[in-house]
Amino acid sequence: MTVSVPATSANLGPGFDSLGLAVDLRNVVEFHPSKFFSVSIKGEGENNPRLKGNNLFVSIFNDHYARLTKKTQNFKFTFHNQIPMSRGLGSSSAVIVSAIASAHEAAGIRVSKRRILNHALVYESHPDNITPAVMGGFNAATIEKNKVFSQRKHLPDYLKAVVVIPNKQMNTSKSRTVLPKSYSKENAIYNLSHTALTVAAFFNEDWEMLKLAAQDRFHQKARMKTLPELFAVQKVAYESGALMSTLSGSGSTFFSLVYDDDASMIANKFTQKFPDFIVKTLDFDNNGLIIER
Ligand SMILES: Nc1ncnc2c1ncn2[C@@H]1O[C@H](COP(=O)(O)OP(=O)(O)O)[C@@H](O)[C@H]1O
Ligand SMILES: N[C@@H](CCOP(=O)(O)O)C(=O)O
Repeated sequence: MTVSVPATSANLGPGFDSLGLAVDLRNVVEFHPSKFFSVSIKGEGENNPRLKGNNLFVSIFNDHYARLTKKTQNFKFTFHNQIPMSRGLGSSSAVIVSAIASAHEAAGIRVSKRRILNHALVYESHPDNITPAVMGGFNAATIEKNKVFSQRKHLPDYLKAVVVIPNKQMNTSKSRTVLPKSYSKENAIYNLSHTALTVAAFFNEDWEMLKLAAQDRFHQKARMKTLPELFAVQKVAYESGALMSTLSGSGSTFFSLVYDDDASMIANKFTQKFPDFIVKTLDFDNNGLIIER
């Protein structure tokens, strides 16, 4: 059995805890019942012995497998990880979604994506990563009565994501503690209106509107101050013609949405100006969670 989940870029500027999209960078897990439990990790985390023991995927998988089957069973897990951890590309969401989907698959229980999404909400209180991780594409999401309600837009293949990934981890839950506890009416209205315009621009495919729409007063500045080079990344992005350029999730990755014709020029600019950072040009993902039986 094989399950894969894409990386995600959440917030997208003003859409704090609500907007997110998926990119073609995936974590893949292969697993089958085995006499003995074993974990093999390739890619991100392969040199991290902690992940062999205290593994978020394994603990969530085991909880759901036991709930679904009322029994325990050893499995052999082989992880092929492409999503860097604690870099604002939704690695924790990818693991949560993958573990829940894999447990249902291992238990032989077919379940809808929507149901997997609502299970994932138990582990991650904000829906802006888990929703695109499950559904793919661009998503606007909210929570009512412990359920995710969302709308999805397919992203065209003439757009690309150029992500700049610093070698600095930013733990999401920790970085949420430095955000303001409240916002002025002016700033609340600013983010409300810019989020609405960002969503409308995505659904109307008015990509030129995104530069103005995708601006934030809730979270980006406070987080970017912990790595000031990110202000320079955003400046270079817009000077080079990016359609939008925002902190990816809680960071440290910076996400830029560009026309595919501009992607290599913009990526090269980033590589030249920020040689210590990893730069990746990615297709958008419209599939989300994939289960291969
Ligand atoms: N491939 C993985 N396997 C196991 N656990 C993972 C994996 N990727 C992420 N995690 C868990 O998620 C944590 C990172 O979560 P978080 O800080 O929210 O990062 P991100 O911004 O990537 O979502 C890691 O410290 C680890 O506990
Ligand atoms: N809305 C969340 C998004 C976190 O995304 P991640 O990829 O950093 O986990 C937040 O801004 O805290």
